[in-house]
Amino acid sequence: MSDLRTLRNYINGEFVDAADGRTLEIVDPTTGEVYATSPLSGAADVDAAMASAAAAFPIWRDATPSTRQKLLLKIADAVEERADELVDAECRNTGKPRGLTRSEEIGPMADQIRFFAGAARLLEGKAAGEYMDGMTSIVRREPVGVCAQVAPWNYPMMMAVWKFAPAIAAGNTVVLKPSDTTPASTVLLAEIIGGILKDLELPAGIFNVICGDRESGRLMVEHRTPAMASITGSVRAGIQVAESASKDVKRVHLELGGKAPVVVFEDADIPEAVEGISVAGFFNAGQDCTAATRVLVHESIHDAFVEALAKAAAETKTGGVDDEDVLYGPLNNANQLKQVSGFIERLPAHAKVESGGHRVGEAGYFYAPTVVSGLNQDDEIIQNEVFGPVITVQKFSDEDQAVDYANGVEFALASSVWTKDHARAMRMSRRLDFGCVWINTHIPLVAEMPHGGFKKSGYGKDLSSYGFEDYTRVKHVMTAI
Ligand SMILES: NCCCC=O
Repeated sequence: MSDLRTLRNYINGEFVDAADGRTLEIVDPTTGEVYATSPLSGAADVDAAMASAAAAFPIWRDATPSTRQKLLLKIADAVEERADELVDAECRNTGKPRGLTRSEEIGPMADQIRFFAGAARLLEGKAAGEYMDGMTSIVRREPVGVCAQVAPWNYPMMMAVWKFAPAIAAGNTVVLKPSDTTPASTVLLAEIIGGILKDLELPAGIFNVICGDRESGRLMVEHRTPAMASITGSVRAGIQVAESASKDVKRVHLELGGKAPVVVFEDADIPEAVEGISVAGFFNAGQDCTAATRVLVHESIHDAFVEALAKAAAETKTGGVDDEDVLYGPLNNANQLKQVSGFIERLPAHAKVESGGHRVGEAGYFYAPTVVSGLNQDDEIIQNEVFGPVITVQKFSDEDQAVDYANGVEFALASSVWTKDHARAMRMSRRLDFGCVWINTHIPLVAEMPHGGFKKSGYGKDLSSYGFEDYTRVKHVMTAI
């Protein structure tokens, strides 16, 4: 008898297999071995989940902000209470270090849910008033409807929170699909949220989870029911979602790839910059759309900087979930290992691997912390997202060239500037064409501030009141007086 775990869809308060019984094998990235199966959802499963969310919508839409807040606050408390189980599921999903998963994800997740619980009671609009003689105008802010949401594999449970918390806070109902490689923690979140919905006697269909692959996601986005599709994923996936959603003009919310430039000026605190950049570049094996992946260093400090960064990389440890002092675990899947290795194998002759540049071990998908220098702006590894523990270094001669190199990619999610010159930092934050500019730091996020990009990094914001408003629609009501 097989001892594989069986994960199930969560539809209308019930755990169910795919209607046609199809399954996907779920692999532990630390070993490369299958440890669970999940449903491979098809049209019948998507129909059932959408029907559940649609039935719950009128009730949830009409619930008071206070009720929405109460639900979210209970979910946040439960995330903390059941942190051990969530961390176990997430580590099995991803192979991340257990301690860092708990410290860097559980606390922020609970905080982000509580932020949206508060936001539920603070919807904003223009003042009601007489903007035309004899007429009073008011603005209603309403939920959009059923939301089809697709989460990525790099932070499966935290990205699920970024999706469902603002949607539910605004009065929408949700059908959420985790990535095909990382469904375990989202299925556990469904159990947790389902239990709370039951306790509060709220409709089970407020929150539904569908497991499956790219095709399952396409069926969700193309389904006639959802009014909005939101996805965190690759540019390719985002374009596909936008194309599918365009057929019936659904609202789209896209958080796609990144290629964050990290501009280090000659007056920066170099040891601090090296430490901050190596952590922000290698954390989560660089599988982070904001990772500090593309360092631009002033030519006067370039060589010393590269040497120090290569030393920091050599001292950075990758390893298993419970290994000591490990910053990051494996790449998420075999395909990602192939992708990252491919970038290094195809490096041009003028590039130099200063540290790493190879797989670690034979089992699982571990990759060494890697630093590559000597690159040109049009090299493949500078222009494309690696999504692995690889930091590239280029040199620049002045501020204009730093801006040209930084902005000279198709992505525009996050960036950072390292300098002690306040005026320069302010100038750079104006000129950098990215959704976030950090100054003398890289990677921290807070619930109150928006996260989201420009250009091919997508549109719409996660977190913050901007993210919350993305899950609402504005209606003008005018009455003759
Ligand atoms: N650091 C969180 C970034 C979310 C997307 O990868």
